[in-house]
Amino acid sequence: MDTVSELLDWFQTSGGSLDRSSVGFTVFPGCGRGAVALKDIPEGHVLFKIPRGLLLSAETSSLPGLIGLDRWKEAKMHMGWVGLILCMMWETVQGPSSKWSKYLESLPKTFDTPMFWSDAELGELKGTSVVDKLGKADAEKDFTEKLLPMVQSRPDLFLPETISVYYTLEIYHVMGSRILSRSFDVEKDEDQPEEDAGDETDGVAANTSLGSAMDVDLPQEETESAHGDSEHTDGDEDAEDEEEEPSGVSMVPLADMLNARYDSENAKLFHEKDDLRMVSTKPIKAGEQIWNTYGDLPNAELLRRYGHVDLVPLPNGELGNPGDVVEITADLAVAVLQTGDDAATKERIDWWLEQGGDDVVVLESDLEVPLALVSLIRLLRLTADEWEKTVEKDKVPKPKLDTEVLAVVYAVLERRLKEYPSTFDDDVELLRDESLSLNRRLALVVRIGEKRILQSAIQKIKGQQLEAQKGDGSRKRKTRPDQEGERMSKTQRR
Ligand SMILES: C[S@@+](CC[C@H](N)C(=O)[O-])C[C@H]1O[C@@H](n2cnc3c(N)ncnc32)[C@H](O)[C@@H]1O
Repeated sequence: MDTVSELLDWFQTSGGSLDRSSVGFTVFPGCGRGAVALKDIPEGHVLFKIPRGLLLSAETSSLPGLIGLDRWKEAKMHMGWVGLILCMMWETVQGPSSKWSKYLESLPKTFDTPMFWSDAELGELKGTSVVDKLGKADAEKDFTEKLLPMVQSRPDLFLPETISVYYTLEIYHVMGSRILSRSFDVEKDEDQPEEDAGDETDGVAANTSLGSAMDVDLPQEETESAHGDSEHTDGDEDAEDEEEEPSGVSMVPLADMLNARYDSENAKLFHEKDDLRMVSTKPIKAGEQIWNTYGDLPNAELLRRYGHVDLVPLPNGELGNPGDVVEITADLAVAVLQTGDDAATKERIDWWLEQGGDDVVVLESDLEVPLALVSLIRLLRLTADEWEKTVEKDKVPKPKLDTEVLAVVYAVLERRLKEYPSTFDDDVELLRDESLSLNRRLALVVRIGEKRILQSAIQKIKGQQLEAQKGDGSRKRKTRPDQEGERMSKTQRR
């Protein structure tokens, strides 16, 4: 029997229910395993149900209870993914006596994600946000400072001879990647008393989650409110948020067998009291793939979390991901404006962050200048008097885009484009090389997508500037971005 058949048998004998007449599992070229409609499926059809007890999380595994919940929390195993990683390692060691042994055997053991790329391959992602977000060092800190001491402190639970085989840094990264690419943020059933939450883990407070791959919605009639806070996050939450976050990151057998593609979702996972249900959200024709959603993420995020990119037809006929974005750091605006007064600039940036501003703004494929970038530029260009008044009013400048600010935006985008070591045309040319390794190809697709947005936005602004010049632009005083420093430093010296 192959792994998938064994998994399905395990799933059904463990209380899961699957409509085998409607749903099959097969390998899709380029996507790995996925679900397929075996006959026409109407919208709203329950494809499979997963009892909450089959979810693998730090609430359902018996490990936290065996360690002792106070010790578990004291060691901060309830924060982030480290606790779930340890549970997954420990359940693996239990072999067939673990409830999840068939499930764990079915999970991938290797990944194409950048976490496992060489330095040279990571160099191909220079300019994108992928490398900064890998969080390898933080993850390894958790391994050394939390996981290993816990394992070494309980030889009764973690037999010393198993440590160098099952509790290694390498396996830690594999488990982390399984969580990153396959887990769901599962809300606890509100009606469920805390003591019923897990077998031996009674009373574990809702687990904290650093985010996960996919969201689960409330039943359809409640989805509107659920969407508001169904944010995909991972690794970026600060400690306080983590402690308060009520949802639990969980591995959800079978639900994690569905692939995703931009704007293709036709099934989604919903919370019910006793189980989670994968339900079709559109009619699905026999033979079609059943797609879940990973949130229609940009290719940089798809690559970082899942190891693949989306290429669908764009409005201009090229292939790309319409969800691509370009991240622009506030530092770039500071660099372009050359304020010359570091202390004053720092004060403004600190204030901006205190006001809830971000240190990164996002340019999307609609090419609209990000309002936050406009406000930030205006803030950095204020004279000392204007700055004082702004602080008094306690309001960041309105995002009014005039020709002077537009010129700064233009310069910021040009500078952002230079952060990639190669040009758009170089990359497009390189992509034609059929001998490229998969990782280089994936990196190229990410770079090209981001550069396409930047170039188009620059072109659009050029057009707007020409229009403005034709109109009343010539009547206005023009400030070149490189004169901005002069403007600010002049106004600072009183
Ligand atoms: C939630 S799992 C889906 C099941 C997975 N295909 C398997 O074989 O077990 C997510 C992984 O599936 C693959 N995947 C999902 N959607 C894809 C797509 N559109 N193109 C390529 N790979 C995809 C990626 O490897 C991703 O990390």
